[in-house]
Amino acid sequence: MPTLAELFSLFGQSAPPVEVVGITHDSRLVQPGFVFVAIPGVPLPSRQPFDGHDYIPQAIEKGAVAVVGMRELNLGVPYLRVSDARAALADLSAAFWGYPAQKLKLLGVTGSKGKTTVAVLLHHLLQSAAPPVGRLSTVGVRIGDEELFLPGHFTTPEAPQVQEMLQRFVSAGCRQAVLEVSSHALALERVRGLLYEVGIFTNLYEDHLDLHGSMENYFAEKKKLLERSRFAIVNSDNPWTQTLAKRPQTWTYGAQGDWRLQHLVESSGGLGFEVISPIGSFPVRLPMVGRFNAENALAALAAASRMGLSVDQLQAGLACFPGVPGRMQLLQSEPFRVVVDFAHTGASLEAALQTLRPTTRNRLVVVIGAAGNQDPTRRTGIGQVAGRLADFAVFTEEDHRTEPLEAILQIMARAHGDPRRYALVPDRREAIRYAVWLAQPGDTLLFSGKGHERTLERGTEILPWNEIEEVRLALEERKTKAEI
Ligand SMILES: CC(=O)N[C@H]1[C@@H](OP(=O)(O)OP(=O)(O)OC[C@H]2O[C@@H](n3ccc(=O)[nH]c3=O)[C@H](O)[C@@H]2O)O[C@H](CO)[C@@H](O)[C@@H]1O[C@H](C)C(=O)N[C@@H](C)C(=O)N[C@H](CCC(=O)O)C(=O)O
Repeated sequence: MPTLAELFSLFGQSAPPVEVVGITHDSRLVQPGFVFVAIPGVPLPSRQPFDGHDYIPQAIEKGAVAVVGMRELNLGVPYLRVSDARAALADLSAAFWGYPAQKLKLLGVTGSKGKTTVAVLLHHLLQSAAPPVGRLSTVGVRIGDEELFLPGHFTTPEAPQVQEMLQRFVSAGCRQAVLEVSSHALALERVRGLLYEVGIFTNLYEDHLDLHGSMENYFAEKKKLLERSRFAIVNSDNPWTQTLAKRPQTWTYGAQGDWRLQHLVESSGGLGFEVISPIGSFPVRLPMVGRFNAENALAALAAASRMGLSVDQLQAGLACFPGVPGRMQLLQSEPFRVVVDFAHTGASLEAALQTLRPTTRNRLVVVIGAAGNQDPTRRTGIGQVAGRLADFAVFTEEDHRTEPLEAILQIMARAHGDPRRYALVPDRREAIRYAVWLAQPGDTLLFSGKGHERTLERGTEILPWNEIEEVRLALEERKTKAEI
């Protein structure tokens, strides 16, 4: 572990050679021996930011050995004044963890849509060919086959966590790591100092304008990923990303791209298509739901090929892809299809049901709830969409928190409108079993809303939850009982 003297010397400041045991920007996480970096929060229309400088006394009380900040201050512990505290947080974190990125080939994925799928798929391809490979993404951290969930719901966490994870990848023997990089991460210096072997930019759509102010600023932040990449892979179909196609050291993917596809066939078991690429043409099978995933697969294939994977390795890796945790994740396709998804609004449920309908041979059944202490119009939206697009709906709990569950279920039921085609099963575990026992050959069961989340908020309790595990258990139970 570096000393305070070593860390402060990066900024040309002397300090005593005391041992530093951690770096954080959050006073609540300070432990004895930590350096606390005080950051002024980002003002957003929706929230009043905090200012880390207000929490310096708390950090010192908890044992911080030094403080970094942006104001002129006189403290009882060594203090480093910097002009950009977020940049300093990233630089200090990288130094504290021994610059782990230098020992890894990084592959960064950014874009408004599809980046989680591309990152998870790319990690799977690389991991199948040359394990272990690290992954940092919205759906959790992967160190080879080991899964880790960080606190908070970040796509890309703050710099201390990013650097710590990179160090864990290195310690576990990884030589490559896939990072899902959000525009927040690029704008707020969470990934400062990282250089990528390959950078993928999937597309740009209107989003996060509260932080970025304009599409031009949003694009400029995302583009930074490619500026820090030796090789770029960009979508040729999106109006924003296609402007980057002419860069040197770039492959495009999409309808007119260097990587494109033809003869796409979608069945209940997934997708099949032919890839046309600079490394040749070859057929692939991908056990994923949704035609749009063929395009995500092209991006991942291009990046994996750039890292040296052969056509055989690409085909084999794609064919055994277990899916993105909790995102249209296909758990089985026969005798009835089972899909777990995160859709928890009327609009996202509509998209999920429309995606599943064409490949559903029999009934389309959805199990879904609506959260409490949140926008109540969601309940109506979900109920209406389920009534219109599913053959049968099981309405159940979904983080109702302190609101009465029965009232939420009644609103969804009323919005649905046809009591012959829905059931109310308040306990989510029971609702899952109910649907599994209801299923007939050719049906599709969609378990929607929880996806990869690991908690279920019931009243004031926060229970551990794993939707995929629960659904698998129910399937197992039905299979065992059917065999008896
Ligand atoms: C806009 C944005 O990204 N904000 C992030 C930013 O907030 P902020 O700078 O305004 O910080 P703040 O909460 O006002 O606090 C200021 C400072 O005081 C500190 N503090 C605060 C309270 C306290 O008791 N003690 C203390 O030390 C905080 O740790 C922080 O360092 O820094 C905070 C501390 O790291 C983050 O928690 C916060 O993420 C917020 C919660 C968030 O929701 N971010 C999401 C939107 C996000 O980052 N999303 C992206 C993109 C997702 C996507 O692709 O769609 C992601 O990568 O996940």
